[in-house]
Amino acid sequence: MTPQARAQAAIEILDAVIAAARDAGPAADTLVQRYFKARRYAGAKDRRAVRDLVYAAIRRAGERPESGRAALAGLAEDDPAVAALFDGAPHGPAPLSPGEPRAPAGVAPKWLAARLAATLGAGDLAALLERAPLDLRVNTLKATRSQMRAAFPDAFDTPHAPDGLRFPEPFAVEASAPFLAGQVEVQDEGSQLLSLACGAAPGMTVVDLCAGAGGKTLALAAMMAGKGRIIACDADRARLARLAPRAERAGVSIIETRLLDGGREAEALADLAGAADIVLVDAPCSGTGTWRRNPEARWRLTAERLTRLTTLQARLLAVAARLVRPGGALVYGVCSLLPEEGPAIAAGLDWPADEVEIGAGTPAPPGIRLTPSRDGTDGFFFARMRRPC
Ligand SMILES: C[S@@+](CC[C@H](N)C(=O)[O-])C[C@H]1O[C@@H](n2cnc3c(N)ncnc32)[C@H](O)[C@@H]1O
Repeated sequence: MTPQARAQAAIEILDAVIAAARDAGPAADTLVQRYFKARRYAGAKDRRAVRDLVYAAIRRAGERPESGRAALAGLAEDDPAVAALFDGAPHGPAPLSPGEPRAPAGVAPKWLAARLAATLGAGDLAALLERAPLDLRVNTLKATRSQMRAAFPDAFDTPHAPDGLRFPEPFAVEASAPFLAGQVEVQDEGSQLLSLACGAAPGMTVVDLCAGAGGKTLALAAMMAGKGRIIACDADRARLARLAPRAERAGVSIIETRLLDGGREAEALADLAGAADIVLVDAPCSGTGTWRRNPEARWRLTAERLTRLTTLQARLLAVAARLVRPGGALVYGVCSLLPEEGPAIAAGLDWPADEVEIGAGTPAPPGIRLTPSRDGTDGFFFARMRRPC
């Protein structure tokens, strides 16, 4: 592909990303993959160059642009090399005209930036859009961190999580022998720290209420040395189905899965009332803390969607509280830095908060906050609250 044809491809993918953000469609990564699946002629270098253009244009535009061409034209304002691609060459974009729309630069939609600014400084906000490193969690049921450091010579230890390895550049870790042998999992250091904050130990009964495909469930199982009981729940059948093969690869046999019906969670969990040593609520959220990986997520969020999410979060917290035994703990977490999804929801539970010793984070009572700028992780809020005896 010529550089101009790559620019045109980026515009077409950006059009799809913008439509998907508006209509709750697939993630940008999926759309990039789909585009190239239908265009086998594009080589690895073309794919990388187009992908880089797409993500640079997404990162730069705080508000959802009106078109892919406007998004790339915005990028052209900052980058003369991109501007030069609008030269009318065959298969490339038509030249830019003076009056045509160019997406303005920004970190987030105005309404959202204003809410984030309540707790974050300008530097913290900008860091939400930096490129994230690739983090792995060593599965201590199968390997040690020093063994895995030897297996991956480019890796270095994550600064805070004791079982984490970090790579400055992404690579195809899923094809590596340690991954296939279940010795490592891909997991951001912030997620590792949230799992650690649960304080799970061998022999415990743990409910992971929003387990998804089980990233944190597997971390909890490793902390429990494969002994005890984990009930991994989710309302999304497809996500939950991805847990079993991962658990098998990781050598974990203490996980039961339970598919929940949204709105009827308490009934499906009635047998566990007051029985859990720990309940983790890794709640569905706006994902403002994960913009480093999904920068287009900031084009998806609306004030109405945020209200729906906070209502669901408060409801799931109440469902979870009923499962905790006296003296047990409820850990509430979100990968969001919006106060209304974090501290405001957790404070709705009138239980004392534990001090969580993880060597990272900033106090955000009743819990702590992790930020990309200060902690080098995705953005998270989490709190561990103890049910009075
Ligand atoms: C932040 S994600 C969980 C990520 C997961 N814990 C991990 O570590 O990979 C939130 C999850 O909540 C699930 N969810 C949404 N509504 C739910 C409900 N009513 N009950 C339980 N889970 C729900 C979503 O399907 C999603 O998988």
